[in-house]
Amino acid sequence: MTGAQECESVTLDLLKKKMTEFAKERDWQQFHSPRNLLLALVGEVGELSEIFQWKGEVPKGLPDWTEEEKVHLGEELSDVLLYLVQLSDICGIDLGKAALRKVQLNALKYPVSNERSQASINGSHSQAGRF
Ligand SMILES: Nc1ccn([C@H]2C[C@H](O)[C@@H](COP(=O)(O)OP(=O)(O)OP(=O)(O)O)O2)c(=O)n1
Repeated sequence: MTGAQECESVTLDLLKKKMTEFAKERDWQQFHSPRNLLLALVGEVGELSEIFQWKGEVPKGLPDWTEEEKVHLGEELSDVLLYLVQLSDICGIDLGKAALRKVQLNALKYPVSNERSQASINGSHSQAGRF
């Protein structure tokens, strides 16, 4: 399989193709049912959670984490993404399209309020009491 360093831009479609190839080469498609992929995804979310467990709140950018810890974090985030991509694929969902549509729906559901717009203009980053 092609190494990550060879890919300038990583797309969901590329990841989907890589994972299809990965499963096919090992004859693992028989195990990749929607339910199994969902359970695998949830398991990886658990592993991702373990990394943050008991650490308390951590600052953005993780300035105090070692390189090794960050590499581990990248691996667990990737496992979640790769199972999500496979789950979407096996369910016949175009994840990229679905996510873009959801972004639009989110914007409609949570319109930018006048108060928020005004806060941005004034340089304040208040969430207008939402968070
Ligand atoms: N049947 C499988 C098994 C693995 N993978 C892929 C997707 C994930 O990216 C990764 C998961 O592999 P592991 O189950 O070995 O999980 P970890 O890499 O997290 O290892 P560990 O649980 O030992 O930390 O491999 C897959 O697509 N299908």
